[in-house]
Amino acid sequence: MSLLKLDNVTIRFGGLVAVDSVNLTVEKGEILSLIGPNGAGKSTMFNLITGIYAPTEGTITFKGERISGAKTHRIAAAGIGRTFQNIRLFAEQSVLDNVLIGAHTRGSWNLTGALMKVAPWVRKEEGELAEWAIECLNQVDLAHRAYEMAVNLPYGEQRRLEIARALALKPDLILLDEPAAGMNPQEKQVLLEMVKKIRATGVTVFLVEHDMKFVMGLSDRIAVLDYGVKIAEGKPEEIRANPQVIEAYLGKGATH
Ligand SMILES: Nc1ncnc2c1ncn2[C@@H]1O[C@H](COP(=O)(O)OP(=O)(O)OP(=O)(O)O)[C@@H](O)[C@H]1O
Repeated sequence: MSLLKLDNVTIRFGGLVAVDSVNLTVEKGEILSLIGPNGAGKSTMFNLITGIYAPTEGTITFKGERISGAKTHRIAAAGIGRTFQNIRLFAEQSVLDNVLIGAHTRGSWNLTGALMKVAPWVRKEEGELAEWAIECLNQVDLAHRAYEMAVNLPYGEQRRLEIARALALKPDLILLDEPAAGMNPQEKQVLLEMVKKIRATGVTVFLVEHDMKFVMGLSDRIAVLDYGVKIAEGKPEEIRANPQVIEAYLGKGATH
């Protein structure tokens, strides 16, 4: 069974079909990238998966259960974490608190009892939560920054902090929206290794990214969107050589 499955997923905004009858699976343990030109529908796809939008047509299932149409916090609680295209940190809070906020988002859900069966760990005491937050920071090599204010971190570290916060939810699947955007080549290389390490801990990774060197160096598989339509799917070398992908995207100034 695929970890995540999109069946014929469509969303329309008025007359615009932003995502058009997309079938796609994310398999447990893989790193899958979604690429395509600006406005192709990539972020919209993430917004559909995380419940910000409900599809106009089609269904999304996660671990065999339908999640399309469910509320965002339910989907997060089910095990899908994400980061956003634009950094969304609490700038004046400490690095550690930013991660704890992620953990608490899920923890507070526990109060309703709804999470008890999926995440018994949220019953831990505060101290244990802080320990877990430090562990998440360790995964992105930021534990030494735990007590600094988020705003004082360099850009590349802020992006990594967002990943740590998403990891605090103990997700099975993490969605990273343009994680390498704005990073210098050295920061990108560090990030690439970190994403590989995160996958090695058992977290499945689905990312949107424009940097083709990053995508080609990291992905097990790549899916390509163009005008909301999935035009290709395959291994990096297949995608790189696909004439339709070159025509729609790679030949038009994508970084590769
Ligand atoms: N809430 C909305 N209302 C109306 N149109 C929207 C909405 N959200 C997205 N769109 C439109 O859907 C299309 C897909 O946008 P989306 O942001 O998903 O593209 P993208 O592939 O992520 O682009 P980029 O690479 O620039 O981030 C665009 O034409 C966008 O204007």
